[in-house]
Amino acid sequence: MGFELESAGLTHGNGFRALQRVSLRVGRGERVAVIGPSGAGKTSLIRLLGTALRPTEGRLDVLGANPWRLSAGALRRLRARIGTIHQSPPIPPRLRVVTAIHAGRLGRWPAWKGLLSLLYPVDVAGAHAALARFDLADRLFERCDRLSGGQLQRVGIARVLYQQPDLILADEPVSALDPALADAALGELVAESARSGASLFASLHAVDLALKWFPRIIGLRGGEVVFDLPTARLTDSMLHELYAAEGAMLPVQARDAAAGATTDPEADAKVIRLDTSRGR
Ligand SMILES: Nc1ncnc2c1ncn2[C@@H]1O[C@H](COP(=O)(O)OP(=O)(O)OP(=O)(O)O)[C@@H](O)[C@H]1O
Repeated sequence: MGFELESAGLTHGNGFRALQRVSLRVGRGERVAVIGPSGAGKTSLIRLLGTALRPTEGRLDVLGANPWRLSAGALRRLRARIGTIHQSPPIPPRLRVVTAIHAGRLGRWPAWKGLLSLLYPVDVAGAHAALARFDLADRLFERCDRLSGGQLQRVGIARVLYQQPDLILADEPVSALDPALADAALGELVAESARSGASLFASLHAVDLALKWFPRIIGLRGGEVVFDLPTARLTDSMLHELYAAEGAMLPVQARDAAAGATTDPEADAKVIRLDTSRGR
């Protein structure tokens, strides 16, 4: 099992109810995208699944365990099996890329190896291979603060793939990438999930990327699940309804790439249906 939520809710410290009555089950190796307008609760949901936040209502199981009933040591071991890709990777700026990649395995390595990796690159070949998947192998010994936002985001993805987690959580993982790189990076994430059997749960701003790469899509709005469907059963009107508060246009990556963007929702619907079958 990847994770299971039963009637889960999350109320933030200021009393704001970011998630309510969320029931979801994602199996081992399953690939699911969550989409929804700004403020829908996508990041809150991913933080809940990553055990950064604790549900204030309902039940959460991650990789077969209720994280909040585990001992401190067991919770640490569970977290080492979850790889979270953040929209802005929390990487100290002066760190070298190779060390940032190695940090992905800190939770799995014995303490001595983790400490050694901070002083001396212990697995250059492994870090090189992870970066090569994102065309960044030549940046291995670069300092992270010398990378562009898009390069840093790809380092964040490479770090999680290097970690080899059982559950990959990705919060807007390609938001800083241009359309071609975003597509390639999602392809790598999907390929890794297929290769390793890790479950992949990603929030995506671009609806067309979600449709292209994921066989199951969850629509979230106002902290509630509006739909949870196989991609093939999603209709354009469901998508437009989900984003109704943001206007007639669906957020799509393809629009940026397509010459002559359109303001016609029907034409946009055609754009997002383009080439959505690969990778699923
Ligand atoms: N720490 C917090 N304290 C209080 N409210 C919060 C906190 N974090 C998020 N929220 C609120 O919870 C709601 C959901 O936020 P969240 O970041 O989960 O949405 P999102 O769907 O990821 O949005 P976006 O697509 O804009 O990133 C928002 O209204 C937000 O203001």
